[in-house]
Amino acid sequence: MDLAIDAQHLTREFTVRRRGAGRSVVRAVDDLTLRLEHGEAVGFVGANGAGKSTTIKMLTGILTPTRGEVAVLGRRPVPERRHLAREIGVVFGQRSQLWWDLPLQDSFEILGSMHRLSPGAKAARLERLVAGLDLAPFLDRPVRQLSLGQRMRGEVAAALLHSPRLVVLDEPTIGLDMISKEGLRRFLVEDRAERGTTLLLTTHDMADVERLCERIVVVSDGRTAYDGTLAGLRSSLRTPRELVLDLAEPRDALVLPGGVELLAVEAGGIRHRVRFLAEEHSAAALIAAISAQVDIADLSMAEPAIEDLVREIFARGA
Ligand SMILES: Nc1ncnc2c1ncn2[C@@H]1O[C@H](COP(=O)(O)OP(=O)(O)OP(=O)(O)O)[C@@H](O)[C@H]1O
Repeated sequence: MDLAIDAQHLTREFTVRRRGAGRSVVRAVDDLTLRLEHGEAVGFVGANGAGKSTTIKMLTGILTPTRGEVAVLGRRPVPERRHLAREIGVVFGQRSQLWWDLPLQDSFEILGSMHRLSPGAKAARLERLVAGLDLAPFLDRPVRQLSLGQRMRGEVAAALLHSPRLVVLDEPTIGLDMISKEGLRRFLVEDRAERGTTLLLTTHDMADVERLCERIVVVSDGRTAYDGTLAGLRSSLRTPRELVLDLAEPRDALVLPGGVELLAVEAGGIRHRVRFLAEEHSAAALIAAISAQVDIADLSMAEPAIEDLVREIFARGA
């Protein structure tokens, strides 16, 4: 079958020298199989050190696998890296492909020439990217003067300038405020809908996965721990949500619906922390039940972090 990404039994080991302890081998990716059809959008998530970046480096031809087979858009990433670069767009959140001392616009000109885009094609694509990512206010500014959110939008534009068929984004929203995140997500959804690109995205933010991806692959210790829909992951895990309530007046105890667990009463009865399962209670009904008893001054809710979901997968031995 013709796949956008076809990685089978990928393994990558690093030899590390430990002072006084000789050499040891770290297996960053361990027999990982990852297959994406053309046009699919997949969130590739996992805890720190799970092996996501190493996998992406193997897919994009930066690292050679120790073992396993990999084809990306039908090409072998390392020997055919130059060819592949014309068809894929990559953003590594921590690294830049822009020229720091030049105005943002100049980076696009250089990249356009590197990709041998015709002046007409470059102008049309840039117009779309500038409008979609709202780049106009800072196109003339040197990249080093841009805020993180502005730079990241510039990075995404740089990666998408040559209209790649496959887009690989490593932590594209890290450190961005909510408005920048939403703007970036909206554009990525639109661009994908227009061009039918394949998307592989690593992130620590579940909202990125929810907005951008139909499928989620969870990696843990270099191996696939889950591969399916995000809804399927959440419902199969029954992860608890935590609600923190600050009351207008102190109370020793609240009457909680069955199955809702009291975690703590703090600040002399003002702050109450409770835990519940999303499958058993809706947050709205729970808040309504509590506000029928007391005045709530403030509240916040914590969703399970990706790290918690990953831990849960292993706790149940999946
Ligand atoms: N060049 C290297 N030399 C030695 N060990 C490495 C090297 N690169 C990665 N590792 C190790 O491989 C493991 C996987 O790292 P990787 O960067 O792929 O994880 P990650 O899932 O991308 O993590 P993060 O979310 O923190 O970016 C880690 O234990 C890391 O320390």
